[in-house]
Amino acid sequence: MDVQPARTMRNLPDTLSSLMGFNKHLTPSWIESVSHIIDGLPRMKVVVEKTENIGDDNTESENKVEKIQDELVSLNAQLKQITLHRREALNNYLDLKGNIRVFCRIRPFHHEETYSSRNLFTLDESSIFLQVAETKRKQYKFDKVFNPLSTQGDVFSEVEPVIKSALDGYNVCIFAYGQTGSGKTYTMEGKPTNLGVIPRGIQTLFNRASECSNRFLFTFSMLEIYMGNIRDLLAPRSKSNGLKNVSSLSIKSGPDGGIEIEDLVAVTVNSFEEVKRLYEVGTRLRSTASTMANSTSSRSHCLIRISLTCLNATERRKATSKLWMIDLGGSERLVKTKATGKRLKEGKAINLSLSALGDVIDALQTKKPHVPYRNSKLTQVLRDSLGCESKTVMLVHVSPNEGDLCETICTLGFATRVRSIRLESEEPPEVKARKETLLIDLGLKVNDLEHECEEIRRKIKNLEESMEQLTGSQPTIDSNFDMSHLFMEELKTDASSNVRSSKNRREVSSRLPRFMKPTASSQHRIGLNNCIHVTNRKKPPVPPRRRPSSVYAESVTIPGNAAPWQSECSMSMTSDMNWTPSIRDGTECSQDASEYEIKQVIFSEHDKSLHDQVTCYTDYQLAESRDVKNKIEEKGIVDIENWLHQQIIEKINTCRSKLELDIPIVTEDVIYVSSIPSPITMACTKAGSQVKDKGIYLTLQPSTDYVEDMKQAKALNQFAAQEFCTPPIKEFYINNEVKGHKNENLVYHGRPRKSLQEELEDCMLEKPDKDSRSHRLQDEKHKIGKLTKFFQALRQHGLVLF
Ligand SMILES: Nc1ncnc2c1ncn2[C@@H]1O[C@H](COP(=O)(O)OP(=O)(O)OP(=O)(O)O)[C@@H](O)[C@H]1O
Repeated sequence: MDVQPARTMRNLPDTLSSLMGFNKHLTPSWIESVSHIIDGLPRMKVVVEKTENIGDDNTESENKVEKIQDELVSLNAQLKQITLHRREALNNYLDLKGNIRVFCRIRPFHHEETYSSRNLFTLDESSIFLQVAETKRKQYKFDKVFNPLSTQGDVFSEVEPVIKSALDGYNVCIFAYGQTGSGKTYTMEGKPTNLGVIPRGIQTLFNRASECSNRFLFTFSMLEIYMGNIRDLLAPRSKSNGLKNVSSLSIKSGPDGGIEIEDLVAVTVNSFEEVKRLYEVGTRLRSTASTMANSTSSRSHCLIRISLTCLNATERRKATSKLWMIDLGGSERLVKTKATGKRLKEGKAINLSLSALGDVIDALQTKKPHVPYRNSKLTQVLRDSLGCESKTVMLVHVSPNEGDLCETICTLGFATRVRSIRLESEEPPEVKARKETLLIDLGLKVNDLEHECEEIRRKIKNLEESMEQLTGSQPTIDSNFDMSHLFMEELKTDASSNVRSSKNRREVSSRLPRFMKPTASSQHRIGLNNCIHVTNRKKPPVPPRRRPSSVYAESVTIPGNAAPWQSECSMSMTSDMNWTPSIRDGTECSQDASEYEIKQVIFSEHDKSLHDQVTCYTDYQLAESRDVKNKIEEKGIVDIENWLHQQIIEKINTCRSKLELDIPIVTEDVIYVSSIPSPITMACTKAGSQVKDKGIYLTLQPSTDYVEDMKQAKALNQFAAQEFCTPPIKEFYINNEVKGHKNENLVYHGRPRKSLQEELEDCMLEKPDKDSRSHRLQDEKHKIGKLTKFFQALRQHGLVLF
């Protein structure tokens, strides 16, 4: 082979032919056309630069690089040290404030309620008075009271330090407690313009995680406890396995003493947007109903769990911590609500579990030897997150209305119970004053340390930028993105295999034909993954768990309007994200969401740029991906893309009758064409008597219309944009592996698993930084490697036959 790695490339055709030594196969016109294709590809520019006189520059820049590297090492060490101090200070601060903190929020009056009937008064930031009779007022003390004018920001600022401690390895529980209609969902979820604790908390987690030097793996789960049953709100469900057949998940103890919920879906998330999409789906599936007290009353406890696994922090308390954010079902006096039948049973179940929760917190507060976790599913689930090593915030909600006086008394009674031991009135004034001073000092210290950390991070960033300019070898935003995708690919592949190995999932597991799996371009188009140019040496992930379906989401026939599910499902939600009024007096559970809804949620954000969201990983972090793999294997985590895919497949199965899809059948002799609309009128023709021979030539003939389109379209770019089109391949060489891998060959009918465009993009030559002369020789080698790959891609796609 005529390869000279160190030689400067003059032009692509020469290089191609000399590289591969296939001159005899490559006619000049062919090479030229390939050159045009490559020129047309984005970012693909072969920059030929002279390589003279670079020795001096090299030495100078090498010295600078060394200096920067030294500084970076020292700054990173400092950052680590200060982070430790900050964590310690924050923990002391929270300890002093109490590991179980109880806040009270009074909601504003509704328009139908009259201010004159108010019975709650706030005196200071920590106590409220309840007018129980004309001349009798009762005082209740809290860690903090939020009056009706308090904002969502005010509430969050008190909760935020606790959420931050989840990043330090503490398990955290944040509850919203209160009677029906008192504002629990408002506090936890908020409104689109006025976000609540859950979205703010998640945003904080992602922001903090991106700022700190530790790498985190976040997973999101959402479940509800309805009448004592645990239901996964993210498990794909169809109407066929509807409401009645939903099995309750079981709880078991993990090897490390932690609590595991068997088969609970945990989806890896990388951004707030991803969590939002999952949350929207989960909220739609929650059990809600219209009650006398609230037209969209939550009939269950809704639990959101974020698991945070730290990949590289040895100084962290625990590798994995959990943040629970829980919108409890409304406590209600069943006499007042006049509930009967199912409503009565639901009310009883909610009240019983709330009472069990009160018992547990009381036992923890009073340090009783026995904590009655086993008395309800709620407390069993939270067993490892409610205790001395964890942080708990109870947000108690009350209504200011006189008509709700009895409920308010009950709620305040519960609140008093859960914070019984720490009533400030029981503390001597001097102890109280000392504590106050200490708290202020610790608060200031935490702030200072956080600022210091920020400053060091800023310095590190600047140095890294300088380094990048000097060496040109640091990943750019794009290449970072590529790497993160690689990283995610690994996760996905592992998650898939992990899921496949799981007991429950094995039952329904079956490999999908390749053409049913999301292609890189479909992922790109629907916004699941817009980095099709990524080097993808691995096979695409196999969507786990679901039985084969005949089509991938994009080709599903979706009902033209939402009427069927609206009338059929009467979904009533407290979520403002997708609010539909309840039209039936039934408790609506997860299983009614139609394929329309799911589709809407999943594809609602076509144009959002994942570039903004995906965490950038450095080489070092990539090296850690093995750790991640292990973590994922351990925990049975599902990647978001796989999860979405499961949802889609499941929903497709529910509307199968609407689909008329033929799966192309591959036989030894002939391939029949399906009725899926395709630019190909005839996929292949039998190649006469050669059929049974080892080599079979199959001719693909594009339709006339298609050929016309193709003339106008920009050659290969056209293919990237189409889901079910066939690449402009005139001939395929199919060997006798047809028999063994039928599904592999099916992909030739539609969009192949990887188009030529993608393969070529994998081999793209990146434009080197103008300043990076020192790396030119290395670049040359790199380019040659890329070109070799490019050639292999052509061969794989049948463009060269040898
Ligand atoms: N602090 C507040 N500011 C403005 N509006 C509020 C506030 N708190 C509650 N609301 C409004 O009161 C109504 C009932 O609140 P929400 O649905 O949050 O109650 P809930 O306690 O979650 O009820 P349920 O237990 O039945 O689900 C909603 O319309 C909500 O917008």
